[in-house]
Amino acid sequence: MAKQHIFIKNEWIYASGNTIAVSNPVNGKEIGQINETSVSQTDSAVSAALTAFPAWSATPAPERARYLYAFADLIDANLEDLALLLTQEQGKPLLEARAEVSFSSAFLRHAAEAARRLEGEILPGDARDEHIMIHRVPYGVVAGITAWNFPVALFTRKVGPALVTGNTIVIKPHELTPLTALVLAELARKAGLPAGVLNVVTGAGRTVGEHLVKHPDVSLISMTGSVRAGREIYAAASHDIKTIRLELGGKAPFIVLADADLDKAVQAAIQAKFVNGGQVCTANDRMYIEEAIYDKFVAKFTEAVRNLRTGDPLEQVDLGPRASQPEVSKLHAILERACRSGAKVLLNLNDSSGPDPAHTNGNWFYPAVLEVTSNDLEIMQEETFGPIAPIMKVSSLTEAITYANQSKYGLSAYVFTQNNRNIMRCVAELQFGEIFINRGAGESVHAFHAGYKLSGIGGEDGKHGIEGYLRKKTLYNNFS
Ligand SMILES: NC(=O)C1=CN([C@@H]2O[C@H](COP(=O)(O)OP(=O)(O)OC[C@H]3O[C@@H](n4cnc5c(N)ncnc54)[C@H](O)[C@@H]3O)[C@@H](O)[C@H]2O)C=CC1
Ligand SMILES: O=C(O)[C@@H](O)[C@@H]1OC[C@H](O)[C@H]1O
Repeated sequence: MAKQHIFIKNEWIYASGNTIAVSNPVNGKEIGQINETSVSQTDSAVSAALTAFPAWSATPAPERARYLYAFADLIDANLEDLALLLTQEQGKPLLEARAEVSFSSAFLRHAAEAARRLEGEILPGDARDEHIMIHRVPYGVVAGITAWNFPVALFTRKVGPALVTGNTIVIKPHELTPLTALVLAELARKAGLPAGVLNVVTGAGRTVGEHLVKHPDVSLISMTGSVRAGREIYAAASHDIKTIRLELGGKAPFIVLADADLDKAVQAAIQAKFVNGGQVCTANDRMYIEEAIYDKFVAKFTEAVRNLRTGDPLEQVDLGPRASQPEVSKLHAILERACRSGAKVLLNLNDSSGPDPAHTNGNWFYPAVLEVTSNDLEIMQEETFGPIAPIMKVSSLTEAITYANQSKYGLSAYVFTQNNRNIMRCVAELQFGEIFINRGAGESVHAFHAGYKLSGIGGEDGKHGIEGYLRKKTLYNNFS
């Protein structure tokens, strides 16, 4: 697998567009290069997927599954190398990178297990001697577009369901974190996937990504990323009325009530805020703490944040660097605006920590804890996607739910309480697609990850995620 190549029809092709350097977020050092895929090369990738589609969709599902099991086995066999490369291109702690790689093969195995459950329906006709059959059939060519925060997991989260249902796919990884996607393509080739079933192109979203979305032979688009990109993709796909699935941003409320297990709530709040350095769409992005336990929670949480270690992700740290320098600038601006609009700084490790001399060129931003008194502040409304933790006091669950729902996002929410009535009220009243009760972040592959409002459309994971890669074909069979 040579540098600056893309993967089309199981072959490595030199991409002819501009070169994009891939840098290690720890120190800014170049670790690789990709080239932008040209328009004609993107067309070739889609053409390869289209050509492979008839044979692949006619392959019995259990046979398609066998390729996915083999792919998953190769990912597991190469876990350490993949995790190391993931840490080098994205910056997450190696321990988290290993977990992501393991999770990525779990996505493939879950999809493979669905091979025997791609069911249709037979209905009695209204006319004599007539049956109605509802078939579930693949779309054809899928465009998979992924974000930089979980480049390995998001790759297989889309490839698994797309392929087991008989679709073929062209994947475009984020231009910041493309290298792991290219390694995954090589592992898929070694797993024996037929040529053209999986193709990988590289380049930026508004060039390569947009051309892929608009390509007339792409029938389904599955993208994970920002609301900004999601809107652009939605618009680009509208011309041909394409089917799209968008996993976008979030602004998860983290509600802790007076009857909660306080230590468990603090531990989960830390985990859900700082895993992947806060660069998670389901991150705890605003905390609402009932007044009776507010001071205790704030003291425990702030002390725990003070003890977090930020540094070289190859060492025993809790946070690595930001994925890019623009993310660092964005977070400093968010913090400054929050303070100017009245947020009180309870802790800001950016004041006391300076980058380790060995990391002076890295993308460093350190955890900060804020106390806010208004739910209207930008820090309580806009996605942070970083280690800034705003906390607000609430008088009741009712007030917490009101504040939580005052959001243009609706992906994940967290609630800590030991009262069943409170839990059932949250299920009924919280306007979020995914609610975590008395636990931290982290989805299960067989559940369903879907956002309301600006957080997306369609959803992923579980049987409903598999269903998203199938459409129905209704047959009226009159045999009178
Ligand atoms: N809901 C979820 O599961 C997730 C949501 N996100 C959200 O994504 C954001 C950060 O991730 P980024 O990767 O920086 O987002 P991004 O939106 O910049 O990029 C996401 C992907 O879309 C592509 N893209 C961008 N503009 C495009 C266009 N006009 N046409 C076609 N493709 C385009 C990019 O090249 C990339 O591959 C955050 O807001 C985060 O919350 C990130 C991960 C998961
Ligand atoms: O996309 C996200 O940020 C989350 O859904 C994240 O992606 C893969 C991880 O396993 C999820 O927690």
